[in-house]
Amino acid sequence: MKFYAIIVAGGSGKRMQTAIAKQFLLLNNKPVMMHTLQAFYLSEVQPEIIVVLAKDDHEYWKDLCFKYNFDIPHTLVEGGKERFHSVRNGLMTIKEDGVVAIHDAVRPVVTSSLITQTFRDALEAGNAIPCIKPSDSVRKLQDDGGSKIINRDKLVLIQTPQTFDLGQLRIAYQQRFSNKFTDDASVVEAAGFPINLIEGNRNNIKVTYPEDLELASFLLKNNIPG
Ligand SMILES: Nc1ccn([C@@H]2O[C@H](COP(=O)(O)OP(=O)(O)OP(=O)(O)O)[C@@H](O)[C@H]2O)c(=O)n1
Ligand SMILES: C[C@](O)(CO)[C@H](O)COP(=O)(O)O
Repeated sequence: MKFYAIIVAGGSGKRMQTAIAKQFLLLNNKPVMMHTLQAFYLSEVQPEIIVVLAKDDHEYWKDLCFKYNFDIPHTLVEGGKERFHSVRNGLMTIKEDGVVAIHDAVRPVVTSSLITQTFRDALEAGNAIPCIKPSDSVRKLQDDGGSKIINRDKLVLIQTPQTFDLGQLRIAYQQRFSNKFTDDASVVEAAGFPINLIEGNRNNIKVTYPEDLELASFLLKNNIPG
């Protein structure tokens, strides 16, 4: 059985509002996405790693790898307009059957044990999608400007790595892009496959806003698993 990881890093990080895209920002002395690749490289599964990056960033990333002596083997693939297109570009480079994890480059605190668990569960059930329960109350905004409470017991927050049997993911990614596709599970679900939720990790944060970088730094420095 072959194992792959597609690390998507083709975004520009608008919400972070930094001159350099967030996947390249320094996190405890090395770029964010180097932590992410390292977690996959060190995982029990040791997947073949495919990194998706905007074409204009390829040379910059190669320079960073040289500067930080970063030698984890990976294949570089060109990013797309939306995350969906970046994943699809990565997927198109895989020719064999097997299992593939799709992971946001900007979730650098992910643990090797969560990675391994998603592969194990996807092997059994076709896919494995990590999630956590919300700890805040949740309200839905109404068209009239008001809001209504939602039963949070019926909600989960979805993370990556989202891991799939390659046959299933290939069928799903033949669909045309829809704005409803916010992650890979939504693409696979739209293709008619059932989604297998598994327990994620509260510290597996997505670096989205400036304060997230500080939290990721604290978690990594103190060896708190994500
Ligand atoms: N066209 C895109 C857009 C996003 N991503 C990747 O998908 C992950 C999750 O996306 P997000 O956090 O939204 O990143 P950005 O799109 O960069 O951020 P923003 O929405 O704030 O611009 C990131 O690792 C990002 O690099 C990608 O590979 N290709
Ligand atoms: C894929 C994802 O990280 C799952 O939670 C999330 O949907 C990405 O959303 P974004 O708006 O592209 O950051």
